[in-house]
Amino acid sequence: MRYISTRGSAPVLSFEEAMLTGLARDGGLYVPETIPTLTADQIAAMQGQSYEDVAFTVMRPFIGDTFTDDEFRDLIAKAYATFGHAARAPMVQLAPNHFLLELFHGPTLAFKDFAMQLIGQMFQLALGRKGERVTIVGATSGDTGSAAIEAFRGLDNVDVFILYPHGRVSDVQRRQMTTPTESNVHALAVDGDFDDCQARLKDMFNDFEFRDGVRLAGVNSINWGRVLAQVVYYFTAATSLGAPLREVSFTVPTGNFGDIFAGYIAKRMGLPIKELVVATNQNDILDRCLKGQGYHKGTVHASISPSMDIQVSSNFERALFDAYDRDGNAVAQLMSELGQGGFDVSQGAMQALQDIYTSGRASEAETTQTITDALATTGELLCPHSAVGVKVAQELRDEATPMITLATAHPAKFPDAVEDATGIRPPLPRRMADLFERDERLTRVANDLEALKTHINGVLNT
Ligand SMILES: Cc1ncc(COP(=O)(O)O)c(C=O)c1O
Ligand SMILES: N[C@@H](CCOP(=O)(O)O)C(=O)O
Repeated sequence: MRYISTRGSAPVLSFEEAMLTGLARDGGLYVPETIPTLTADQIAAMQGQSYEDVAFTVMRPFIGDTFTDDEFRDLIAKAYATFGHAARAPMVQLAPNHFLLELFHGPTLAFKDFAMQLIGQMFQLALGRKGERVTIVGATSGDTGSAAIEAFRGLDNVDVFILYPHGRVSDVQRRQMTTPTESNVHALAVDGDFDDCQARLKDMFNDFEFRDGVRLAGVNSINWGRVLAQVVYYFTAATSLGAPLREVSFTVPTGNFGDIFAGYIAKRMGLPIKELVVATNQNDILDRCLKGQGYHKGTVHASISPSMDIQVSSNFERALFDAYDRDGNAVAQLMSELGQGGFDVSQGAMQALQDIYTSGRASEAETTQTITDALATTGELLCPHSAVGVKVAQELRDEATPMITLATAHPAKFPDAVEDATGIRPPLPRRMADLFERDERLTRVANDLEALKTHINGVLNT
């Protein structure tokens, strides 16, 4: 399996190289050259299998010879042993034919753990046997950062720097990043929003002297391994409801487009998915674009679902690459226009996107009301991101097709929004009950490439 860049002019890489490289050297994102498919029999056989067995079947065709089968099974087993639910991704029913896929039973209580725990294992094995050390820099609106710090804390061959927007993540998210004591992890509070953090991260990748000097690696969904690990739960969820004999639909609370893109990959692999619904909060650039209004940046407004306060949705580039028939030059042109404020999507590409994705948005008031109503009608406490998904799914689903809405975070990560909606302040699980008593360690850094590089180099050289 070979990996190519969405901008068409970076070296073609193996899975291991793409995983350790992060952003392609032409500024694009790596994608598999071809998407492997599974037969209906292979998919049917997943019914009743463990999450780990399904994970092996789904991901194996993508990893080439990076790991042997035994190694890969072992990495998967270790990755999900940290989860607090035997099913790893259990489902509950919200209404007739409407299900909630709970993706928050990992160590940091968000769906990011599914990929990050596995990436941590894969990096450790790959780097250990090469005898190499890397510097991971990540950008986060709250959940990727905490999941990355949890997955890499204390590991010998990595230093981790996480850029988060100062004052724009929940207290729980911030403390998950700032309270670990291991000296290889560093939380950097950037004076800007998530888009600024992600832009500075990409600037670092595009600064080859810095990139090569620190041996930069990425664990955002820039990294194909992140997207790949998220494909698995689409299979476990759909097969538990009767796939491949029965079609299902998914609604995905969306920001950086990694999770919904994983759903698209599942569909391309042969999973019968009828609708893939992109659910956005009030920062609805993706909803507007998918409704044919072009992709034009405005102002990001802080919301009660802060992890989705994103305008420059990184993985949308991967969706555009396929919509433009894998024309890297066309994608490079669009991304250059995005740098100037935005772009319009050609008619053919728009049709291709609309054939795959539908979309909706939830306002702040609708999100709060959905949390209130879900508790009253189902007893389920939703985090605000999951509530955005449930609200949009309720509006757009057809009642004949099972709809699976992804619950992307635990309500206890966003206790203020949940308490406002329900009067209930969800407690943290016992293992992190003392989170608010731990000391915090963070550095405030300007939204400036040179300041960030100087800080990172300074830490690495002490
Ligand atoms: C809780 C939560 N829900 C939804 C999202 C959006 O996911 P994606 O960025 O993959 O679209 C995020 C951030 O990634 C998140 O942290
Ligand atoms: N919502 C994310 C934003 C980064 O997304 P990623 O999937 O590219 O890592 C977060 O919580 O940080």
